[in-house]
Amino acid sequence: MENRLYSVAQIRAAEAAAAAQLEAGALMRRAGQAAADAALALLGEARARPVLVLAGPGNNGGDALEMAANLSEAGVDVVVLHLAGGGKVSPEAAQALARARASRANFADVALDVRDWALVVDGLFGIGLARPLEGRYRELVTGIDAVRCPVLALDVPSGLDADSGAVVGPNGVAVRATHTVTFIGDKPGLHTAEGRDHAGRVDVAGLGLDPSLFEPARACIAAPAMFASRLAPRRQNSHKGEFGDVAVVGGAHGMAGAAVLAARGALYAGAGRVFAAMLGPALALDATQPELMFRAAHDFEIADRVLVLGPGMGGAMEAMRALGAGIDGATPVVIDADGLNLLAASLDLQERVARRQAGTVVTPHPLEAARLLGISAHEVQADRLGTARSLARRLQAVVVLKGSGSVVARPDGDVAINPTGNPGLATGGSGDVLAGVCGALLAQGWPAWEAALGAVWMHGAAADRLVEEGIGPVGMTAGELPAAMRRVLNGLVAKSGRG
Ligand SMILES: NC(=O)C1=CN([C@@H]2O[C@H](COP(=O)(O)OP(=O)(O)OC[C@H]3O[C@@H](n4cnc5c(N)ncnc54)[C@H](OP(=O)(O)O)[C@@H]3O)[C@@H](O)[C@H]2O)[C@H](O)CC1
Ligand SMILES: [K+]
Repeated sequence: MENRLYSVAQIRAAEAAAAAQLEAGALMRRAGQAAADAALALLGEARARPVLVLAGPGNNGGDALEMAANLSEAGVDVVVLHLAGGGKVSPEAAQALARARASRANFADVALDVRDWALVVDGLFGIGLARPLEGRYRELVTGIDAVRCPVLALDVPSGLDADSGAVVGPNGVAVRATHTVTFIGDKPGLHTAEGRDHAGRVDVAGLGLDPSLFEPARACIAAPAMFASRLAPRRQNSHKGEFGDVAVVGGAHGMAGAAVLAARGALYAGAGRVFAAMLGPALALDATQPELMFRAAHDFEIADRVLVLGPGMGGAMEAMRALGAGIDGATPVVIDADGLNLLAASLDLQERVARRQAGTVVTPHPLEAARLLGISAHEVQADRLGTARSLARRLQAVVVLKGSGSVVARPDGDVAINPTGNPGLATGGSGDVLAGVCGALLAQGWPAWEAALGAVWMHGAAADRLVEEGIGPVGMTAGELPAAMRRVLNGLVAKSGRG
């Protein structure tokens, strides 16, 4: 697994194993050096104004103090705000404090807004955060929102849970960094839920730990390498029958658009033929996409077709029957949107999903996942990796839990967090397009895990391209995604070719 992500427990275990082999304080000195290097890179030539270093009571504060000493030795004007707690201080943090005190860094008790900083460094709390930020800590962290300079978080933005990406506490606060340098190994909470908004750009400083000290990672950041083997260029001598049939089952009365968007997603992702089996009135034609074939769901033959069950499906008995027939079929399926709400209402259907032999991908947003598990959307967001894993295990399916940093999970517990995409995707119909793309990849023979990873990555990358072109994030529409996704897909295919 590339781009590995480690839980706090795994980081602690690796750190303890490494510390046992090294002289006291070595890891903190390395962290302080890596942090100073990151700060110097951010500062560039901007050395005229001072750097504010916030140092907390624990070892995260120790890293910050080491860094402050290094920066001042490099000639940077440093102001340290050290918030010693009342508790026990580790020997290495005490050593770091002594070193910083002996350096040219200024220790001050300043309000954040009194100076025009070149950089603010958050070394308040890292993986030892044990409760919500209150009092002085809360004030400081809220104050950071008002600074206009870059904000560099050490290890984890203070207030953020490194495992889940949730801001700790009801009405909790966390540092909004522009950059995070994270130590020993990367952490899932920096990449999902609130993590992307709070961590900014993430760089990993491994601190020289031997890879053998780590337990196997069960999570990673998704990357095209994970589905590259499926991206073979098409042979000259190919025909549409090789690329499979996708049938979107949905489009109840008044919701035809959802089915059409999913069908377009499937078409642009390369399915051989795309049908829309409509529960409501079957359209004669999509004039802008005449390649799509519309049928009435009640007399449509689903055998041999990959099914996208759910876009605009509604909740009627007829929809339930169509969903059941699709689930009991022998072809790969994607279950999305209303299909998931119907599934949530029937334990019997859930068991039938779990017994399926062919590939199954389910694509809930947090509220749909919550309904499926009988919990609240807040509980889903508080533990996105755990939720996606338990749903994957329960349904014996690949799960895509959508949202910032979509989590793709499989029944054995491995998860990947998707790094592409932006808030432009938070718009009606974008999920329908994703489901259609996923269906098309399944129809082209991709296994469920690769199809889910590929669909989510390319769908997000399409949205990122549209933002680069100025078509979003504000006002980006789902209808613009299929063509942009097609460019991403063909770009990856071209790269995967020989020579
Ligand atoms: N040990 C090493 O050599 C290295 C450590 N690294 C860095 O260390 C941190 C983890 O350090 P740790 O001391 O375990 O934890 P923190 O610094 O994140 O915070 C713990 C202290 O803060 C108190 N605490 C926790 N939550 C709160 C809160 N909400 N409000 C106030 N105080 C809080 C806690 O004390 P309590 O007993 O009161 O709970 C601790 O005093 C890691 O993130 C790295 O940055 C490096 O990896 C290098 C090697
Ligand atoms: K921090």
